[in-house]
Amino acid sequence: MIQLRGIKKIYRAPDGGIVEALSGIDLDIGDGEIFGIIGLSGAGKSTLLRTINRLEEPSGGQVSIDGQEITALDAGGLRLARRKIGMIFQHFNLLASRTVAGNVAFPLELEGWKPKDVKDRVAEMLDVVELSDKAGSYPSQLSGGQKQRVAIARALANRPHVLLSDEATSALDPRTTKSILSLLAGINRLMGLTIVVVTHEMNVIREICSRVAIIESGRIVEQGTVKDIFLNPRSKTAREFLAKLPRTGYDEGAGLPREAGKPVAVLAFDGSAAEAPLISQTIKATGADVNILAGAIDSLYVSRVGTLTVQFGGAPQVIAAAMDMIRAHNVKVEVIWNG
Ligand SMILES: Nc1ncnc2c1ncn2[C@@H]1O[C@H](COP(=O)(O)OP(=O)(O)OP(=O)(O)O)[C@@H](O)[C@H]1O
Repeated sequence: MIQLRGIKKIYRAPDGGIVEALSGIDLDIGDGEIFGIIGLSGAGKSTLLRTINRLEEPSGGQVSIDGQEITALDAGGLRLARRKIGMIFQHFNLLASRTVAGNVAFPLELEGWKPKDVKDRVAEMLDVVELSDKAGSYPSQLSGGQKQRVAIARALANRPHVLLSDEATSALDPRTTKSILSLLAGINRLMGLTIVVVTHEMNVIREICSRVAIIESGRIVEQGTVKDIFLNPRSKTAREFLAKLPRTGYDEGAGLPREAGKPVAVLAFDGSAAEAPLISQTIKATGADVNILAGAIDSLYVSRVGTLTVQFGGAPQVIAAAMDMIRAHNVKVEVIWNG
């Protein structure tokens, strides 16, 4: 379990001014969880992530991992604690002068592993990331996705309990991003590793996270299960991120038909309701017109959620009855236009 309490970070600018990058962050991340931290550029995501292993020294607050207070450790204690915390970065941070195998071996050599154990563990890790055939290649001979696989193998070589991922897929194309995310999800299942993912892309959260915190100007403005955030985003930032996904339903009415007496609503439902032929039942039972304008089903890491944007037609009491019937099936009805 990772616990952050009242984490603050103040940077001092060269001109003497100060930047409050983190303004008191409280967060609990469970064992074996893939937890996402999402925010716009400059929100403080990377700073927050880097306080967990004290790559960035917090100006205030406490970080604990498995009951050990990381923020109370001296340099020697911190060095030991960091063995249990792997990290991967946007630009991979591989050693150009070392081969793939040499990169994965590096942290083990630093820890004084025996050469034979290093060799075995490197072979095992390259197998996990499916790069056994590249053991003798140099980073410059690899694609971005392959470089990130090497970085993952290196980060996990000495069996950490926690993996911190700082925009690890931001430099990769969508297909490679998917393959790296599915590798991380597989490793999470295989090794029970806790993964903390910093990203500015909601699709990363959708693909692998079970819970997410949304950070804005150094504060958490919303957190919850990914399913909750998809079904019921409360903060403006969450809504903006959802609107950027290649899906519809949270566009706040832009470009939708605006006809008097025909309200437009977004229906948000979870996996079970998504299976029911609710719309046709509602039309039959109430006599309302329900015109589907757009729809999307999101497959989340742990479940599925969907949204439908619909236009209602009919007498006002008929429309009200149709909305009530839909709500009675645990579907959220958010009217986004009513004129
Ligand atoms: N070393 C530093 N010195 C001064 N200010 C800094 C430093 N590092 C970060 N900041 C400032 O702290 C704030 C948070 O930065 P941070 O890099 O954590 O944001 P971020 O959400 O990760 O953004 P991005 O997605 O662009 O990396 C920003 O205002 C940034 O300019």
